Amino acid sequence: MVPAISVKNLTFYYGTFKAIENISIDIYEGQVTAMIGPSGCGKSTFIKALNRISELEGKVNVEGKVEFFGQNLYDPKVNINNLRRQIGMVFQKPNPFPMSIYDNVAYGIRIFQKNLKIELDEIVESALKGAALWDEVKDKLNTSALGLSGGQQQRLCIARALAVKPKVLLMDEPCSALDPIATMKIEELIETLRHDLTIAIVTHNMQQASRVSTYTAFFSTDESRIGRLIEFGPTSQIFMAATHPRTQDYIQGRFG
Ligand SMILES: Nc1ncnc2c1ncn2[C@@H]1O[C@H](COP(=O)(O)OP(=O)(O)OP(=O)(O)O)[C@@H](O)[C@H]1O
Repeated sequence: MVPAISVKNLTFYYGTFKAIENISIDIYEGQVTAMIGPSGCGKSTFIKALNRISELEGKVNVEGKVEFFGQNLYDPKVNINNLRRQIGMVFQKPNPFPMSIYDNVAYGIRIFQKNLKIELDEIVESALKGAALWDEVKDKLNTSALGLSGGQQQRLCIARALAVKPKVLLMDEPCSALDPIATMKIEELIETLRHDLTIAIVTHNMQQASRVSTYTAFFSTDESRIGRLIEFGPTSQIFMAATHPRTQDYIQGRFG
């Protein structure tokens, strides 16, 4: 299997605080990889290091390597905007821009690809279809995105990410602000998207991880508060036959 993202000995600091240490993992192309573990073990930190979005939060330091199809993401020559186009992200709380549904989806395309007037409509439609939202919004594309329900807003954010044709989609607890039905729709969407994309998803919900992912990484921390990767493998193995006792305890609800 080909790694879309290969992480080697990643250690990540916020200022001088070491949040995660020595993480090595391959995010395989065309797979859904779930990141699970107790609160504060560094799941979000890890996923945000994969498209360098954490740098927007302040001074961070990174040791080790993150390779995207062999290219070192932390090479000073990397074009960060181009990188974030290829490695898109959706967050815990849907964050549509205060503009129309259409303009939200077209936003990235207008930045990255100029002179696309004719094709823009097609790309917006295709992205909204890809995010399973088209039927619900096709008659109100020019109304504010803020008028959509939470679940619709989250699918709009997925459409916005899809519109610029990313190779990887990072999802940081994408359902934590959604009700069960909206959650189910996102899970169904992940199942569809995985045929075209590589997905890495942070989730607190064990059942969600077991339903949507093909690989699972279990992170944990100890009194040092430094997050570490405890175990990684096919989801069925992690859930049915984890080798590390801490993984077994967490999966079986004995801590965290
Ligand atoms: N911007 C930041 N500045 C400083 N410290 C941070 C920042 N973001 C996270 N941390 C710290 O890094 C550690 C890991 O946090 P992170 O949010 O990655 O964990 P998590 O496993 O995603 O937690 P949760 O499941 O609660 O969302 C925590 O100790 C947290 O306080």
